[in-house]
Amino acid sequence: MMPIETLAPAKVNLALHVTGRRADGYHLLDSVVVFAGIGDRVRARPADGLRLRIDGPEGAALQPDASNLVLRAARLMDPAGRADLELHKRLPVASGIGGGSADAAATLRVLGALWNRPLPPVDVILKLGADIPVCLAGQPARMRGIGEDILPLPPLPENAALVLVNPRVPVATPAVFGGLARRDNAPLDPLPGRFPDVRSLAIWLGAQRNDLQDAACALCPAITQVLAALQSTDCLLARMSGSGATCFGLYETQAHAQAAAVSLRRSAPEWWIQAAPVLREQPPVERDLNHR
Ligand SMILES: C[C@@](CO)(OP(=O)(O)O)[C@H](O)COP(=O)(O)OP(=O)(O)OC[C@H]1O[C@@H](n2ccc(N)nc2=O)[C@H](O)[C@@H]1O
Ligand SMILES: Nc1ncnc2c1ncn2[C@@H]1O[C@H](COP(=O)(O)OP(=O)(O)O)[C@@H](O)[C@H]1O
Repeated sequence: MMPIETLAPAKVNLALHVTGRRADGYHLLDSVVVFAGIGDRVRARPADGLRLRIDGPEGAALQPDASNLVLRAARLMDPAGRADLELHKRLPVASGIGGGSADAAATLRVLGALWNRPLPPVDVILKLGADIPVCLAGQPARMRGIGEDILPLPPLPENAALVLVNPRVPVATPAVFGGLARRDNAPLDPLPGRFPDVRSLAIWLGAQRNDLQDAACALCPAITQVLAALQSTDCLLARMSGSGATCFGLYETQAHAQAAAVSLRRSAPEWWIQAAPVLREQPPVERDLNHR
């Protein structure tokens, strides 16, 4: 049987407000989340046991053991389920673009297709990671609660493109939340009915924030350098995603983003730098016709 696979795209928090904290310590968020046209790939095929193989340029940072979110997602779906799973890892680990959450969501989607099973309920999925419900939705969304409340966004402009830059310093999400000076910030401003172009999106986003950015910069000063480097390009907005350290620049077209990525690579060859469009739809689950 042909393998089933899908893209596990990078998640980008274009804005991320921390609006409160629950009794269990988890923070209440109000975030604009989009997905970029770059990510890991998760592939599944039938087997007589459950196995995971990892390759790809960022694969060396991970072990294919029970701690891996791919195997945790598979076991969550069916503790006795059988499949050969492959993870092609391109997204840096622990970098604020939700690679592990994207992999878990992609695993649930491909195994749902392979095993012909419905997805587990959101309260169960949330236990794997607060970012997994939005990654399962896979389309531009407003995310609230600790990550369980997902609403569609007004239509985004067609051309919006990003450059993602990671200084190759992993940042631990709990440490960033722990370093917050305030946890009771205002929610996002009201959203307009539509964003007619990328500039209008950038203007609206410019009035929002990432409330984790200062705490992350204090833990990882390289983030400040990444933001300055992005700001020196012709981006409309530069900001950190999630708990960092990856930052994004927002550009009017993919051509602008690609040109900026080329010049950033020249000045900082040691950073992870990728230009990618903002995806407007969830990547499909595919039968891999070319795979042998
Ligand atoms: C901050 C965000 C924003 O999208 O992105 P990343 O930086 O991870 O990409 C997410 O909320 C991260 O989601 P995720 O990475 O799935 O987090 P989890 O594994 O559930 O939680 C890791 C730790 O982060 C803290 N945490 C996470 C989510 C949340 N709403 N409040 C929290 O306080 C908790 O300390 C928790 O133990
Ligand atoms: N398949 C996976 N990909 C990435 N990280 C994983 C995976 N499985 C487990 N992890 C663990 O999850 C943690 C968060 O990883 P990741 O989702 O990449 O970061 P972030 O949430 O900051 O974007 C890391 O510490 C990593 O060890």
